[in-house]
Amino acid sequence: MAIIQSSAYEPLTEQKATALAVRLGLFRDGTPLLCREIGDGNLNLVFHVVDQETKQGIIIKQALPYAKVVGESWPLTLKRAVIESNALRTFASYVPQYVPKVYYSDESLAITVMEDLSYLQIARKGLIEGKTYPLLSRHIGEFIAKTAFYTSDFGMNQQEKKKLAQSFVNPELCKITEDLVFTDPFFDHDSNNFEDELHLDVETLWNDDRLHLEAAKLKRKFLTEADVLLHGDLHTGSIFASDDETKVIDPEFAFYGPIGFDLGHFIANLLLNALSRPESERRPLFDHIDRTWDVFTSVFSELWRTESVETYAATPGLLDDVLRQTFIDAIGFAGCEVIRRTIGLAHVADLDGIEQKDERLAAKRHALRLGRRLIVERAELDGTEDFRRLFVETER
Ligand SMILES: Nc1ncnc2c1ncn2[C@@H]1O[C@H](COP(=O)(O)OP(=O)(O)O)[C@@H](O)[C@H]1O
Ligand SMILES: CSC[C@H]1O[C@H](OP(=O)(O)O)[C@H](O)[C@@H]1O
Repeated sequence: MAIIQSSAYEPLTEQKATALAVRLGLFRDGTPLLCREIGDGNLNLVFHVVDQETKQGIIIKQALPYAKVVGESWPLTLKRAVIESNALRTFASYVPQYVPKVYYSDESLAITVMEDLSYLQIARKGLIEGKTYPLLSRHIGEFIAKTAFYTSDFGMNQQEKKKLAQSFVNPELCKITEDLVFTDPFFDHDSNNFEDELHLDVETLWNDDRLHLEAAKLKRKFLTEADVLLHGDLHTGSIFASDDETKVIDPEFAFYGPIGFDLGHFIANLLLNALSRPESERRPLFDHIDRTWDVFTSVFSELWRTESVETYAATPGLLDDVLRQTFIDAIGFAGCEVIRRTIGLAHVADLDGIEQKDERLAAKRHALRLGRRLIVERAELDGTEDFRRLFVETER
């Protein structure tokens, strides 16, 4: 690959992204290239550059110095691009099959050049279309188990872990989650966004002291527990999938946090999809929740038993305690994600895309009841079958 001088930051255009791809030597000389900006996320630019003859492509993702969804009034660190490329590389060292290859990154331009995954589909889109992705939960359960174990004090040298954690200190992106997931939706805050018809339901949440206490405990965990390297925003819009393959993208929120967080986020987004479906079509989502947890626990337990670097790993009862606490936390984090995707700043197409207003409002009220119970009753759930029970009990 060609070595290029790193340049001062400027937002790329389609033309400049093409020129960069050529300078990087990622395409044959003189080949006709087509570039389109395809970013549909909340934060960044994403350029798809394709060789018109071979149809081979690459992706150039660039951070903007602000949050795209809001505009320049919300400045945001460009460092998130470095976090993202480093997280993809770190994950690739444990689970290369589940992340795009990173070809190049440049801190000053805030870019990550990576494998083009457009032969797959964003899982959220596919799930909304009714696809089931039979291997999705097996793959994500393994992705979370391996990345969590190998970046923890049980899976790597404990001094190296502290250095790795330092390199993933990500205060600005964590603050977004602290505000948008754990705080604003539970108070009357300007960033919230919901239909007028939901006002009474939302006010009930804002006045719920028990819910506030439990959400506060979960936020405290997120703020204080530097347990494992997390993706930090593992929703179904950050996953490309097909029937055989799964790839996780967009880890710009990566940081060292509580082990149950990615699990909770993923489970929440399966629940959000289930909330948008008629009863007869929900089963694949609950099966995915069961399998995510089963695969996570079996892979994580096997690694703990066979590869742990910590003397206490063999202490009877410790692994069970870690798994139980992880389960409880994941349920609580899932509840926060379900609530914030319903009434907070950043919504999901699963719920917002329900065309009939009455059905959409009913699904959102259901989401609020379900999210609340996941948070306040999380320690009482015995296993993943309880997700089904709570889902049914909160339907009306
Ligand atoms: N490696 C990739 N291959 C193909 N398309 C991609 C790739 N990465 C991102 N995209 C496209 O760009 C969109 C936004 O990417 P994402 O990383 O989620 O951005 P943001 O950080 O702004 O949320 C994705 O939904 C997908 O359509
Ligand atoms: C202003 S950021 C809102 C929201 O967007 C992020 O998601 P994504 O980058 O996948 O679009 C993240 O979930 C933030 O909470």
